[in-house]
Amino acid sequence: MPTLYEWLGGAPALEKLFSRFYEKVPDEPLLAPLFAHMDPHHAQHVAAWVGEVFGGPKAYSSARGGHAHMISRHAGRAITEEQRRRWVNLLVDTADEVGLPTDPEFRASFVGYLEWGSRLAVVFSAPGADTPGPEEMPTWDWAKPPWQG
Ligand code: HEM
Repeated sequence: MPTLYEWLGGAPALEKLFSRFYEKVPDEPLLAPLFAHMDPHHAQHVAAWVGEVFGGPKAYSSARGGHAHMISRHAGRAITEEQRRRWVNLLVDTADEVGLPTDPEFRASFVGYLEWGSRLAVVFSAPGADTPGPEEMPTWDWAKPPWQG
């Protein structure tokens, strides 16, 4: 069974997805203020995170410090539901634009992860929220196995 990482095209496909996504963010009034000072390599960092979660190489935990670091980058940002929804919608639009696989099984798993992760980002970014201590990197797998004729 291929991993989600392999199925979507590996690191090049994820880097293309997130580079394009963060190119568009400054034009989104709801999102632009949150990302006004983002690290110039932010797109690559998020691509490495998602790749590792989807079964790819441990690129995020070896280079960026893993789960605790990712949580700390959201802490205190008070992400609203409207911002979360815009982030997810824009990323799904960008997935179509850059040609990520459109098969039902892949998209169900992909969007399931975006919903889960983005809702956690809202929880952990709330003012005064308790942030968890160091934890294993999460992993994400097929909601339904890919159909292969
Ligand atoms: C599945 C959902 C999400 C994933 C996988 C994700 C992933 C990440 C990662 C890995 C980082 C840290 C990058 C680094 O190592 O420096 C990060 C930072 C950040 N994320 Fe998220 N994120 C998600 C949802 C969201 C949402 C919904 C928002 C807001 C609408 C958001 C806003 C931010 C911001 C503002 C930063 C800091 C950017 C900077 O200034 O460098 N994230 N995210």
